Amino acid sequence: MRRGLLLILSSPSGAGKSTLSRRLMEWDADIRFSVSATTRTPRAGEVDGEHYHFCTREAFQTMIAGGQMLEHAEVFGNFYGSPRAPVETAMREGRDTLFDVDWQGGQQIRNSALGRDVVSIFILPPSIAELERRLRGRGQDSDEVIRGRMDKSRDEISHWAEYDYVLVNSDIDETEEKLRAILVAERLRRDRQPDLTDLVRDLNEEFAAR
Ligand SMILES: Nc1ncnc2c1ncn2[C@@H]1O[C@H](COP(=O)(O)OP(=O)(O)OP(=O)(O)O)[C@@H](O)[C@H]1O
Ligand SMILES: Nc1nc2c(ncn2[C@@H]2O[C@H](COP(=O)(O)O)[C@@H](O)[C@H]2O)c(=O)[nH]1
Repeated sequence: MRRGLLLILSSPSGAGKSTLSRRLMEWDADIRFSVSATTRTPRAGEVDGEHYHFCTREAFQTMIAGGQMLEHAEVFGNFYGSPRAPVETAMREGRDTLFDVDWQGGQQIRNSALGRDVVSIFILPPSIAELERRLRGRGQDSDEVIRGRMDKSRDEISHWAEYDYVLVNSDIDETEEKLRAILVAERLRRDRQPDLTDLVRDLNEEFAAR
């Protein structure tokens, strides 16, 4: 039975993870997005259950205590975590799951029992000035929040080498194309294994019968 891949996207805030996730899922509707739980307040236009499961700190702690989180971390003063159950369901169904998580989440998923199915991708901005332009251009966060996120970007970027792939998101169309290519290649690698095992067994049986 085919197992689903766990595709992890990380980057400093504003480098383009959400944009790329949306595009990748438009390209392949079979990919499941891991909807995180968060204690942050919703931005304009964000829908509960679609972009995030918005919850209180108490509800978040209860989920952690109940073992319901595959990973969790404090990011920019709020808690974020990936619910475990939908990921396990998708894997059983052979569907790939896409995570938009920070480096702490990436590390925890990689080190979990599901780690062998992880494909991790780090997105770099072409420059720090462009990163700030994107955060400001998004028009969703206050000046203070943007400054906090810019301050943290150096720390997030310092984890780039822990990832399987690193993409510089200069042109969004080109980055999306590379992301698709990674997914196509990684799916081939996953799907190849059982076929080869069967083929080699057949070859050995053929040798034995000669
Ligand atoms: N290659 C690109 N060129 C120009 N603008 C881009 C590019 N990629 C993304 N953007 C824009 O940059 C802004 C930030 O992108 P996005 O929200 O996808 O970042 P993010 O990494 O998901 O941020 P966060 O971690 O805060 O959720 C958005 O307005 C998006 O349209
Ligand atoms: N470790 C986790 N990090 C997460 C999760 N969901 C989102 N994130 C990261 O938080 C920041 C901020 O996100 P924003 O929506 O407030 O801009 C960003 O780096 C996300 O990747 C999660 O479940 N776990």
